[in-house]
Amino acid sequence: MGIRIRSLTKNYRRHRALNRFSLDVQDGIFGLLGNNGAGKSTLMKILATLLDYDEGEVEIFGYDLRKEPEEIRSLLGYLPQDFDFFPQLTLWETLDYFADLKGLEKGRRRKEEIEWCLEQVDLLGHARKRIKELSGGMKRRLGIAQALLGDPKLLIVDEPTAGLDPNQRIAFRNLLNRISQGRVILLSTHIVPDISSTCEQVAIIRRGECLYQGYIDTLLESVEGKVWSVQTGMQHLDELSRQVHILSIVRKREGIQVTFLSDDEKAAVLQAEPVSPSLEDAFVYLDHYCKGAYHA
Ligand SMILES: Nc1ncnc2c1ncn2[C@@H]1O[C@H](COP(=O)(O)OP(=O)(O)OP(=O)(O)O)[C@@H](O)[C@H]1O
Repeated sequence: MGIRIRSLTKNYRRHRALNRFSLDVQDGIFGLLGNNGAGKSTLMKILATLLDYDEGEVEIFGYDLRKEPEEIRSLLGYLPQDFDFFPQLTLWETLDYFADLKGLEKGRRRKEEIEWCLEQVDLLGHARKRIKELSGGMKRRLGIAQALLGDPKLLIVDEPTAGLDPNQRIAFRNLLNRISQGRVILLSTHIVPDISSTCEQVAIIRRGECLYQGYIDTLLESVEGKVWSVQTGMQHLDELSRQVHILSIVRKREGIQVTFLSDDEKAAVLQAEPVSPSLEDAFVYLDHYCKGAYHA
């Protein structure tokens, strides 16, 4: 088992950020999806051994997070949400500095390892560039390179694509897929396509609780029949939005195409057609209609 979490609770003074949160992560890229403030970063910081918690049990590769944090640290790489570097340093100097922090011994092997990390993220050719000359996407890639130092078995990546343009985002997802071989990657985000294009399994978190964990396909199958689409006129939109939960509105030459969540009866009255749900639809469905944990 990669990560085993049971009944994890974390309070910030009176605010409960994680509430009896349980999760099992085995291998490959696992997505953690939740709205802003759901508790993703709190969970990531706890798993990265940077933040203590109030109650619960956490094991990473069989090591107890409270009792054996050193063992866990030696197996993990972490890319925090707000990550920056010293602007005057070159990429090489930056990784050399992180290698010091990780306790990697100076010498030929360390040099080779820095090269390997830069190569993994396609930055070896830029090793002598200064940080201040990098684009946002290159900085994120360098963030992954520092997390890869020491060849960790577990990589924790918190909101890695926020602020990237669509091309950089696609390149970043491909990078994650490339480096996922032989390690567990826990990817946290509120950007649904990041998860649907990289992960087989997902956990959906809302207000510190785990709503769903499991295969994305199973979740989508369970939401089948709840997403509908109808073509209508703009003048009917207000009335429609009072009856159903609208997911999207696309303007067409003949009017508007509205996709919404509904039960069969209402959809039949509206003469709507069923639509195959996307992960985004399933996420909205769970967020709106589920009181407790959802079993697909
Ligand atoms: N240091 C702190 N002190 C008090 N409250 C905090 C602290 N850090 C986070 N919180 C609160 O805990 C909740 C969970 O925050 P967290 O950053 O874990 O969420 P998140 O899912 O990562 O959100 P985002 O996507 O916006 O980063 C939020 O309500 C947040 O305001």
